[in-house]
Amino acid sequence: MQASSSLLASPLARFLGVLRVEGHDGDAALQDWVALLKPRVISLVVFTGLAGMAVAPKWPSVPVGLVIIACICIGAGAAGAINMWYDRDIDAIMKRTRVRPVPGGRVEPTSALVYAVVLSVASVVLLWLATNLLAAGILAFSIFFYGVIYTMWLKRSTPQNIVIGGAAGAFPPMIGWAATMGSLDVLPVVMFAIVFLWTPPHFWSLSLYACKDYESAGIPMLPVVKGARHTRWQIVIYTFILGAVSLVPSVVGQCGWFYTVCASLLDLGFIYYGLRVLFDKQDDKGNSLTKDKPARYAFRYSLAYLFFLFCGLLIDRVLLA
Ligand code: HEM
Ligand SMILES: CC(C)=CCC/C(C)=C/CC/C(C)=C/COP(=O)(O)OP(=O)(O)O
Repeated sequence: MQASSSLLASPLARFLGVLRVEGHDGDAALQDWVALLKPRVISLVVFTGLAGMAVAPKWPSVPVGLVIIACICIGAGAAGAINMWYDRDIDAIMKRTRVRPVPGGRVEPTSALVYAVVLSVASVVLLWLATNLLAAGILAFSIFFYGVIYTMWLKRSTPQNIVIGGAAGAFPPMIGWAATMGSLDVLPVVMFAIVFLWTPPHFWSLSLYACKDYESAGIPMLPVVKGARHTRWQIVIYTFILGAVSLVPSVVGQCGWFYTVCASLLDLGFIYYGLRVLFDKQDDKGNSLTKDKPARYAFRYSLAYLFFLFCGLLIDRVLLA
């Protein structure tokens, strides 16, 4: 088993080695340029954009649909690259992020910035040419919101950083819908609200066990400023609010029984994982005595929650309509 995986790994490693870019970014390989786009995070961002596009009453042609998805992917990735360029000082301090291409010294900061700006502009212009100004405008605003408002301002100045900044990651369903329809409606706005309210329990679960990193980098994340106990309560409160808002599509007649069942089950799951975080074994300051096991489960569950919730919506509106 080990032998066969190393057989597979070595051609791949050689292929990536061939693609090394020489010059100032002498040590940068293709994987570093890809890593600047935060590919794992944006995979789910792009999926929410795809969901926004697919649940709209009208579908684009296949080539236009592919361009829409590519533009959301490139735009979201470019925003991630702006974040990695600007945050290179704090990323160099945090264990989780110090190996990233810029603090790792494999990509020059200026190259990362040029790359991010070129991709941002290209994604917005291409989306405008392929679809309409509304979709391109929302994409441009989300890139600005994540790259500038969240990264350069909110992240370093308030523990509510990710609540407000979370709006950036919530726009893709609206972009997908607007690109197809040329306008907005109740459903894409509710999808925005779902991702917006999902972001705090998603991130605060992670921040409970990454708190030391953020503290050492001087970032005022909620557990750093208000402590673990306060953060645990906030996670539970947001899972309840999210649960209520996730059922709005059913209440306003935008979907049927299938979504309602999926959402209800997923909500119960999120509340369960949130309560496990709340009742984790703690010291008198609310710090975990279990290496934050429940918070790690809640973070992982948050990813599954959003993916399956939007799968439920897609199945309900596309296959069962
Ligand atoms: C302000 C809003 C958000 C913050 C602060 C945040 C923060 C984070 C952080 C710090 C990680 C760990 C990633 C890493 O180690 O590089 C993460 C992982 C992740 N986030 Fe978020 N997130 C936010 C919004 C979103 C949104 C809107 C989505 C998708 C819709 C998303 C999807 C993901 C995914 C899929 C992962 C797992 C990546 C992996 O497997 O490595 N996040 N998030
Ligand atoms: C369409 C569009 C522009 C969408 C933007 C999507 C997007 C990338 C949302 C933010 C998700 C994210 C990785 C936040 C990380 O926060 P952080 O930067 O504080 O985390 P870090 O500590 O890992 O750098």
